Amino acid sequence: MRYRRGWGLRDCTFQLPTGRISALIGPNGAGKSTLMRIATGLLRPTGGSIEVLGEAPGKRGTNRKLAFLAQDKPLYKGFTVEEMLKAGAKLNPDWDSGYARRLVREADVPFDAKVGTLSGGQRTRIALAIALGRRPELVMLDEPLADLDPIARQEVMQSLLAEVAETGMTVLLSSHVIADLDGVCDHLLLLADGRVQLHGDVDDLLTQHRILIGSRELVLPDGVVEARTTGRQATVLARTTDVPGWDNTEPSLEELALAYLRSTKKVAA
Ligand SMILES: Nc1ncnc2c1ncn2[C@@H]1O[C@H](COP(=O)(O)OP(=O)(O)OP(=O)(O)O)[C@@H](O)[C@H]1O
Repeated sequence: MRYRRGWGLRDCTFQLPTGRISALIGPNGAGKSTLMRIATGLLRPTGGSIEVLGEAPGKRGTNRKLAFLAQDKPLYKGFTVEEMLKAGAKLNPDWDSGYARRLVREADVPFDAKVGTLSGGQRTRIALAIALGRRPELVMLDEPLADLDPIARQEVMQSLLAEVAETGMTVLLSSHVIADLDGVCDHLLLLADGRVQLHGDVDDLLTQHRILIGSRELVLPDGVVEARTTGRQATVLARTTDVPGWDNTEPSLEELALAYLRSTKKVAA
């Protein structure tokens, strides 16, 4: 995707598994929203191709099996929550009213409240209820956690997890709060500067990397992503199996993602 100002996405090849939760991580301007807008058909790529649920997006309008929650969560501010749910039911033949109402109740948002009077976090929960009420096969969420307090973040992630386990729904979720994705996302797509930097099953990626701690005199192994030194000690994140002479540990998702994000920032600088 080339914008007038420059590249939004390039050399970007990947495949996401169905029935799983994939995390889309990347610094500001990495191309996450661009990718989601292309996948929904809102934006037509200037080159290359993409297939979503077996179809090229945008050919016959937005795919009915796909729900997209954009970063700015467009909702009708003058509508009450009840009216938003009614609109959801009218516009979507596969609407699951019981489920959408349960999500609103779980969020503790009054049905008679005007959407314009809700807090950012409450609006997010309503937008999620409307997106999930359509019972989509694929849901794409662009930073859904940004306005939520820590408890609400946990609740939303747990309900997504339950939904995936129950229905086999596929989720693509972008977030800057990587710690919240740990234990929830089983697949990772890390973008920086419009390119794919890291991609794969989280468990595989974690077992393929090590945090190495040792003397700064030691020879660095192949596959170094990031190396830092403090005093006489070196801390290295590398794509490798155990390296003799170093203290080896498997990274957490957050440690892995942050090392890649920091390393791409240095290259770009
Ligand atoms: N409509 C547009 N016209 C021109 N350039 C754009 C447009 N939309 C995005 N870009 C540029 O494309 C790049 C990727 O932007 P994008 O919004 O996809 O990033 P992002 O990863 O979603 O960022 P953030 O985390 O800040 O939301 C950025 O350099 C951005 O300035």
